[in-house]
Amino acid sequence: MEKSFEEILVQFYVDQYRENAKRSTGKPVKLAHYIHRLNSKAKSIKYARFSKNETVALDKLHQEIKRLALITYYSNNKNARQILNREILPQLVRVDMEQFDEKEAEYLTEDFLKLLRKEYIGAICTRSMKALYNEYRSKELRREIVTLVPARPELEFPKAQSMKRHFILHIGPTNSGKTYQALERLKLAQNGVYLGPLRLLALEVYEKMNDAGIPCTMLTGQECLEVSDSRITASTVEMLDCDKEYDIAVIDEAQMVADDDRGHSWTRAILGTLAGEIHICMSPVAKDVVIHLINLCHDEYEIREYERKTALKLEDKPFSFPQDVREGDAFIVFSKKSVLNIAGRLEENGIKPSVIYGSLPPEIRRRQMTLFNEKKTQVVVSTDAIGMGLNLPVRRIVFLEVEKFDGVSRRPLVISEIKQIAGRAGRFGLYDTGYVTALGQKNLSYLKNTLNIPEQDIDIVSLGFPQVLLTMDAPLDAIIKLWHEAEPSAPFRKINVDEILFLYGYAYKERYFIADFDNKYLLYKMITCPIDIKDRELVRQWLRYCMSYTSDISLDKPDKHSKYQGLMKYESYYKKLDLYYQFSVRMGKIVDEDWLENERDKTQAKIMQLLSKSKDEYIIRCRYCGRILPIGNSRNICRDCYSMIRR
Ligand SMILES: Nc1ncnc2c1ncn2[C@@H]1O[C@H](COP(=O)(O)OP(=O)(O)OP(=O)(O)O)[C@@H](O)[C@H]1O
Repeated sequence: MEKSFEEILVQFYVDQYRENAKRSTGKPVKLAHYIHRLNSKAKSIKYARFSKNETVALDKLHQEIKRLALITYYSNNKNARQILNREILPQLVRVDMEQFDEKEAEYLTEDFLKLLRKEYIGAICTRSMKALYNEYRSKELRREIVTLVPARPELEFPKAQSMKRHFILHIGPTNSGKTYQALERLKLAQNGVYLGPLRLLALEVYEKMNDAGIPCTMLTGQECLEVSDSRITASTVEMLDCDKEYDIAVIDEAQMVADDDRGHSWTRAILGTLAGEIHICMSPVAKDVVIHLINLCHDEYEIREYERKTALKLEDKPFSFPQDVREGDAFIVFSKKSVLNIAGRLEENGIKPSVIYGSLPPEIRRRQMTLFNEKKTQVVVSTDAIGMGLNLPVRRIVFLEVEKFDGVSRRPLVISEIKQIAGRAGRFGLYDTGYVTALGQKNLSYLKNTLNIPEQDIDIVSLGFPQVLLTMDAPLDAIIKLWHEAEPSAPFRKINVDEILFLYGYAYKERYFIADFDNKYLLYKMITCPIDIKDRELVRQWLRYCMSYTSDISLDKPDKHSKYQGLMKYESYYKKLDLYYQFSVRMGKIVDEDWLENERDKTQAKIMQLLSKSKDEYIIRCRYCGRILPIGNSRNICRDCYSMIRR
């Protein structure tokens, strides 16, 4: 009679444990009390249950049995052999098999056992079958990744490789007019594209072009403003269509190529844009790596170097708040809480501020900028969101803080960050000189010292996940992790995959309710939907969409109800509206455009209204006596109350 696979497995275990014992050297032992141990092991293993994550405990069990097997074979006692071969090892097979789900179990074949006999001799005596299977599968998948992903990233874009592209590199510091020159050229395009880092910059290009009588469409992750007979598309860099041909393309702020989270989109744009003429605007630190990428593609390039158009001067005297505040100042802090705190203090002193921070909807950032541009507000308070290419009439940049929390720890600003932000001072055409200062002597000295250090060139190019790997037969998280583990050659570095794995983890828990969880293409689209994962309400809405998007032609409208209060409530709702749009577009759902526009308008109006109200409630005060705390105080308690408590 033919043996069942389980019986074949038991035989495999018996053989492996015996062979292992034969290979070991040992002395014959007296068996009497070992029989007792064998019996009790047989009994305990019969009732043993291991959960899926108890691999260490299971490995330990294999090792214990290895010791018992050794003694058994040395004793050459029939009774002991029977307990081992007929009771203990079959039960070990059972607990091992319980670790496999249906799909994984398909890999357990005689061929797999053959491979274990050859390449993993005796390994089953120290590790569970699941551990061996995992190791084998990882090796296989790594091998498959190597065959699927071209060794050189540029080969992922065969169409661009087959073209002769001419690059014009506009290299210079902030405010030197590089984007201006590239856009002047783009105006002549019949079919051009602008690729920038922010929706606001895409909007600026869209407006500039249409104002100049050049029909231009705006396309970002959040919306599409279609203009008929468009000659130009103004986009965020992530939206680039690598299958579409253009005559002229502009890639802005290309020093972002090194960014951990978004840099791969610049890499993709440089390697994959299908255009005969490509303008790249960037800071001098990115020159070498960008030229390296162009050389990999065997394309030609020319360099145009720019100087700042206005002088930039570091003030000698540190800034004192609020007596030194002047019209045209931009105050830099690094959290929304600090922005509103400073704005509140300015208002208390009769000064009207505009505010800019990352979680404000782009339209509100724009309106806040317009208020400042039109001198309806005298100063602006911003996070480093101000740093990227936004043109504001700033006379002086005042760093109220010189440290920021970067998601992991609080650290001093690095030179490129200081330069990028400081460079905003002294807008061309309005001021001859821009000024920079900092609150307090210590911060000013830090600025002075750091600005004297030469800025390091970028030596990193960020690489994104190659979607060709979605064809592989393995769980998506395993593929992403294995791809991420393999170190690429310099200067490439793989993007951070923590956020998409975080979303995968969320989706995995609800996999039985997600219709297409096994379809890696769709799942990948879902987990790469850009959302703020710190906002748990947003993550919950995302998960609801993952579970329900197949049930109708449109997604459910986002839930207005929120546990957040005030500004945060409306900012979060705005993000939910963005998610409704982005998820719909990704998964081919119909968007209720009129409703969405109306909701966005209402939410923006509400945020504007809240921002125009007194910001007194945001001022950070001592939690005991209510006194306003000095700027930058890290505890929410004043010095007097602190010393009183300590007494
Ligand atoms: N030749 C010019 N004529 C008129 N305006 C100009 C000219 N060059 C630059 N500008 C204006 O100067 C400002 C800064 O220029 P631009 O945005 O091109 O600088 P940039 O070097 O790209 O800086 P960033 O890297 O910060 O974006 C813009 O408002 C732009 O319109």
